[in-house]
Amino acid sequence: MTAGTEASTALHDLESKARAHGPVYGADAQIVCDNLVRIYKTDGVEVVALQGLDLLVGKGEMIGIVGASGSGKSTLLNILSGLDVPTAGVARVADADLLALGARERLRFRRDLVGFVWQQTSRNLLPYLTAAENVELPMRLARRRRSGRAAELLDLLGVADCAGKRPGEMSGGQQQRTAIAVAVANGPQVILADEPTGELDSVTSGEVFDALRSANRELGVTTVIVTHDAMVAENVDRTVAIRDGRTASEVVRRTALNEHGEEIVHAEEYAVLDRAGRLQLPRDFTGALGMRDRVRLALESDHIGVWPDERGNDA
Ligand SMILES: Nc1ncnc2c1ncn2[C@@H]1O[C@H](COP(=O)(O)OP(=O)(O)OP(=O)(O)O)[C@@H](O)[C@H]1O
Repeated sequence: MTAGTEASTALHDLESKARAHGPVYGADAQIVCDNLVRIYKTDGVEVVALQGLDLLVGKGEMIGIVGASGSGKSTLLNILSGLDVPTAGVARVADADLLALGARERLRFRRDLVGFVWQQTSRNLLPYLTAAENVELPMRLARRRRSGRAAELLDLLGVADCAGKRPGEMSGGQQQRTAIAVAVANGPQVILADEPTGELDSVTSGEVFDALRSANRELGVTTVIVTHDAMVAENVDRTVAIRDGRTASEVVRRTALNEHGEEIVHAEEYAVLDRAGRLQLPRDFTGALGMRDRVRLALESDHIGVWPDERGNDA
């Protein structure tokens, strides 16, 4: 056997072993971030904005991403939208590998597969076009104009009466709902919204969240909303909290019917266990029990016990 065939046999064995470990991480997910790292270098100083972030978003899911200022939310959204490239890890959106896209594929990804809604209404809509013309524009650019689609989308998002108005003649909420219609005009698989209610009062914010929900349910588009707005938790299936460039916890909402047939909502908080087995405990939990530096663990039949390290803390 030559050195070349030996090497290829070894590679073949490794590949078979890897396959035997089961399906690829997030094989069915619409958005996959696996150990995502983004390091910015400015004037010789490195800032680690994302430090091994893991996130899976299922097809058709609607999630909120929350976190303190500087936690890495915008960095993540810029990567998912194809504007920025991560330093390391895996980022896949609608089957596009965002670390490997060439310039032309990146353009196609941004035009066909993802839609965007930004906080600043001026970034979403052209001021000299009417709402209907704004919605038609991405379809024209992609040579995919369908008569009646702009009106249908504006109707779905509750702004049919704005079709002939320019952004300056609409309220902030109407502009954002029109922006959602623009974002879904070319039938993307994913919508990414960055602080879409940042400039709106709470009633208007509710209307914009409802419009995002309509697009998500009626068009089946996977929706990710990055926000500071605490109201987001009531409007999405799952809220993911980012802390220090990593996913830290999740709140999952489930609706069920009670004995009177009324809808009741359960919200449960989960900590994210990453693939290396790391877990970030909520600060208010560790603070309440005075846990720091290290904790004592014990494996029970159905849970893991975590106790303050009494001796360590007394020392
Ligand atoms: N272009 C850049 N160059 C250098 N550092 C950056 C750059 N962009 C972001 N950072 C740094 O990366 C970290 C994460 O920033 P990011 O903007 O993603 O946070 P964020 O959660 O979106 O914050 P905010 O809610 O204030 O928008 C911060 O420490 C920030 O200073």
